[in-house]
Amino acid sequence: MNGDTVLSVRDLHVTLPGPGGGTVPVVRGLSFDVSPGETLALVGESGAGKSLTARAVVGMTPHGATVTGSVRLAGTEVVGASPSTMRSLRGRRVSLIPQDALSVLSPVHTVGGQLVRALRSVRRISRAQAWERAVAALERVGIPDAARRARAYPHEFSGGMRQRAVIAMAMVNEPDVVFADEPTTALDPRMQARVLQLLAELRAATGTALVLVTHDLEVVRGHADRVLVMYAGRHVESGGAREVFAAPRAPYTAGLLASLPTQGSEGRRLPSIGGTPPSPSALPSGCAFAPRCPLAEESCDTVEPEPEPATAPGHLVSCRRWQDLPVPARGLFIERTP
Ligand SMILES: Nc1ncnc2c1ncn2[C@@H]1O[C@H](COP(=O)(O)OP(=O)(O)OP(=O)(O)O)[C@@H](O)[C@H]1O
Repeated sequence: MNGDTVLSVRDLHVTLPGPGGGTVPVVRGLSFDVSPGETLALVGESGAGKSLTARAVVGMTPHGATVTGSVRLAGTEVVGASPSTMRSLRGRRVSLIPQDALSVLSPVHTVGGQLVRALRSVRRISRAQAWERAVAALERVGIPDAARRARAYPHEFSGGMRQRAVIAMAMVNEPDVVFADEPTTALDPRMQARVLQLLAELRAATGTALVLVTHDLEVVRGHADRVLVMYAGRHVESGGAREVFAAPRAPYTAGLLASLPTQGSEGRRLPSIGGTPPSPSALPSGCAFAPRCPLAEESCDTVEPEPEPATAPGHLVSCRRWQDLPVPARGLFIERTP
């Protein structure tokens, strides 16, 4: 790790076993860095490989998955690390709030007891000290009457409180980086806003970096410092959230943004990207987005683009035609809406 990076991912590939003994590439040569205390949003449609990227970083890929490339977490290489190395990194250096967040909580132990166990798995502290910290962690996520509630079982919590308890579990050891995989999908809009606000507050209080994994660009608007857009397991575009939102350079990002509601769009049909992402087992040759891309030219069908610097510092785009993308690009997608 160098001073301004807590996580460094280079040329990450994840493949899963496919039918008939073959393999299916689901993450394909992804590279990115996470700086201390920043919020990075990992964005893309369902199946883009976002969750498997998060799982590769925490060493929790599904059985049979192959991970290659490099994932350096606080100076330690994760790819190929032993289970004991991964146990020592999880919780202390990195943690994951998974998509099925509530499965994190065991139904047979009290919430406080589970936090105590998480705390004592990474540091030598007495049970009493750990209990104190567990109660403080519940207070920090806004659980009222935390000292009493710590003695309750998850089923005695409301849905919203369980969600908060899961966040407390992920944050209790103040890891360098927390991956929150679709932390708001199952929540109503009011709750979504509260959870994002809570994650932002905890990040500010602890200095933990946050990677928000989401298919919903609306969720990241106003919550992310940087954005990394993925498509079919690959990098599409990354950079400062403000720059990417204001002037996306990849047609795919522009299409995602065009489909977001804006002021004055009420009651009007929003543009959308036609078609659906390819299955990882049947990827087209060349750029995987080309079959849906209004700007694609012949060479896009044969050459897979690599990230290259775009206009703003730190802004990378993987598209051979990024310089030809009109500004604004909404019109490209309105025309294609059937
Ligand atoms: N355990 C698994 N077994 C087989 N295939 C899987 C498994 N997990 C993910 N996949 C496949 O890998 C690809 C990438 O999945 P991943 O969950 O990383 O996508 P995602 O971008 O997070 O989308 P979503 O938001 O739908 O989870 C998808 O095609 C998915 O079907």
